[in-house]
Amino acid sequence: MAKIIVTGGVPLRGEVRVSGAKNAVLPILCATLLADAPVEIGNVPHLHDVLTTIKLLEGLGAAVEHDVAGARVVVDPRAVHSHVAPYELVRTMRASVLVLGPLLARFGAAEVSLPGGCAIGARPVDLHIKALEALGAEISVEHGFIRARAERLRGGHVVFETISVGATENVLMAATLAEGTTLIDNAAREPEIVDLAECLIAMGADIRGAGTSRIEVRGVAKLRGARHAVIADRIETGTFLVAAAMTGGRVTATAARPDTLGAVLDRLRQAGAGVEIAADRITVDMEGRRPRAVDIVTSPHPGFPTDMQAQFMALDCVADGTATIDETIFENRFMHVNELMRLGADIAIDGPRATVRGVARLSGAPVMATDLRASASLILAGLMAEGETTIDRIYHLDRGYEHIERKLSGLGARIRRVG
Ligand SMILES: CC(=O)N[C@H]1[C@@H](OP(=O)(O)OP(=O)(O)OC[C@H]2O[C@@H](n3ccc(=O)[nH]c3=O)[C@H](O)[C@@H]2O)O[C@H](CO)[C@@H](O)[C@@H]1O
Ligand SMILES: C=C(OP(=O)(O)O)C(=O)O
Repeated sequence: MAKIIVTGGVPLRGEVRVSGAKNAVLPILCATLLADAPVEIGNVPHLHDVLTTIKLLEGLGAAVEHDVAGARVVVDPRAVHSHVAPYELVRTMRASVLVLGPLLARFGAAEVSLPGGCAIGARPVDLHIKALEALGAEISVEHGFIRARAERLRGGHVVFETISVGATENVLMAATLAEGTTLIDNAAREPEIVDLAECLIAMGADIRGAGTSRIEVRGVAKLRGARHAVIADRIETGTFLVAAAMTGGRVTATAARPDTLGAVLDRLRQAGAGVEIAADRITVDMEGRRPRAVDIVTSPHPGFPTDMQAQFMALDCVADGTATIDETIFENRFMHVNELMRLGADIAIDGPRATVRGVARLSGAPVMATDLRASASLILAGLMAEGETTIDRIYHLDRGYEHIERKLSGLGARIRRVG
């Protein structure tokens, strides 16, 4: 099985180009099902999750052209004839549940396998179901499938009791073709929601308020083909910037979206990094210095993203001082802790809080990746560890980072993939 081997001790320097966002491209690919003509998506990252989504769309009957070198995907949904998202695909990628809203709105029926639990928490889909029911869908869950039906969805008032990115996306997509107006309250405000809304608007949807906690959608009779370029990946960006800060280097992320990274950049400044922002570039400068410990509390956007928690924990492992990290979004997102401790980190967990005492040195060891961002945190720790760190089960990494070892090598890291 493939592994990544990192030899620590090199401060990262240089420029790295950010790819399109995984968490934007996946819902956008699902949204193409709503159109009555081909939709062209640009700035598509080459990720395992993208390939899985393409397989899912093809399984439904869509014709998909994937130009990997051009980072472009064209989906023609006109031949869609199946409404079933099978377990084999859904179990490898939770975001598959995002075909539920589009299939229901466009074809009046959807059968989507329940995604099931995964490493970071139980991740139920009750909010997705309740929201679609508020638009008139009849939904049952049996034999491991969500079965949804609706003659035509009608606009409704959805009030989320908890903020959910995926449920907001599912109901937003469904509402575009519903009869009448839908109000979504306590909507997620993530930049990926805004990007999805922009793509839907280009397809002819009538949406206001995406990026705020109230979204208003006026249903239209049909959506047309369109072109849309995916927003820059803020989590990938943040991961490289943390790598710069941890290693005492200086890195510029290009093709980035600084406006989506407020909370992350604030914490990097608190850690002692110089942060310079230009239109689509962010430079983090920690030249020759050790980061200071920074406390983290994850929360929905614009708060500190849970998808950056593991990376900041890696930074805190080698920082000067003691930090607390509170994970408020997922109940089991500390899977990286035991692995970081194998590298010599000093971390104590008490429920949703981890207390990290910075140590002067980490030492390389074999470690195992447990989920996507946990894998990233192990690479970051490996960049600071003495000797070699070998990371196993890197298929998690390939779900969400495009050529991470190539990009880090470009910044001077000693990192390679074997097997
Ligand atoms: C593909 C994608 O975009 N993934 C992101 C998305 O995941 P995802 O959309 O799955 O995350 P949600 O925002 O839905 O989850 C937030 C919390 O709500 C809970 N919940 C969610 C839905 C539901 O029906 N019932 C329920 O209880 C979840 O278990 C979790 O505790 O947002 C997360 C939170 O920013 C990120 O970490 C993921 O990277
Ligand atoms: C948890 C993540 O993704 P997913 O929702 O696809 O599992 C992530 O991107 O960190």
